[in-house]
Amino acid sequence: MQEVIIATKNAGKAKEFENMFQPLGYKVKTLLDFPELHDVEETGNTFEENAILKAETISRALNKMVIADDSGLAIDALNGRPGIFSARYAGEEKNDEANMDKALGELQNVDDHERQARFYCALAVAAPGQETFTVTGTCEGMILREKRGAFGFGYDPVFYVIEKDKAMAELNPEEKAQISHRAHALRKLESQLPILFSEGK
Ligand SMILES: O=c1nc[nH]c2c1ncn2[C@H]1C[C@H](O)[C@@H](COP(=O)(O)OP(=O)(O)OP(=O)(O)O)O1
Ligand SMILES: [Mg+2]
Repeated sequence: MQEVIIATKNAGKAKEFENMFQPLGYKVKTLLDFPELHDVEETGNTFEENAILKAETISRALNKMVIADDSGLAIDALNGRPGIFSARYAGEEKNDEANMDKALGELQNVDDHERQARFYCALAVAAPGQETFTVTGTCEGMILREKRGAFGFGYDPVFYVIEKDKAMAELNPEEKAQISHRAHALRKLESQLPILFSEGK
């Protein structure tokens, strides 16, 4: 089975990529399989820039084709925050519960109909001697007033998916893989995978 390397240390993302790539016939490896590699500093100003930074750094270190995911939540009433700072919104230790609590607190006085938000995902593909490229996906929703559900990771318990009338964390992995920002981005990449691999990356 072909192996795809995803430059992430996030176990929630890793699981989703495994589930999404398996039916396509690819086995997923992540940075959790390469503990010797350091975290890449996310110094970019956009999801795309940070995805490129992660993909290119790890591709160079392994001399292989690597895909990286930079993603996050943009809340309209907070002028797009936490955005690219989603993982560290409540502090450097990247605590999902604290991140959600911070966002919920800031939205306490925001009306139900003004709680629009969307998840963004940028995927970058970097390979030795090739031009890096990105694809993106989004998922529209609203921020709930309290956490709901136990599936998923990150901000899923506070993100209401309109088309499903459920919190993202109430969707099982198969349901989330139909509608998520990550799934939408990956769909744009899917058809190119055989070509990328046949080019010997
Ligand atoms: O489907 C999602 N459902 C809920 N929350 C999500 C999702 N997708 C991204 N998120 C949140 C989690 C984290 O707060 C931030 C990603 O930050 P981001 O830097 O891309 O990932 P990370 O630092 O956890 O791992 P890594 O950089 O090693 O891939 O957005
Ligand atoms: Mg990160």
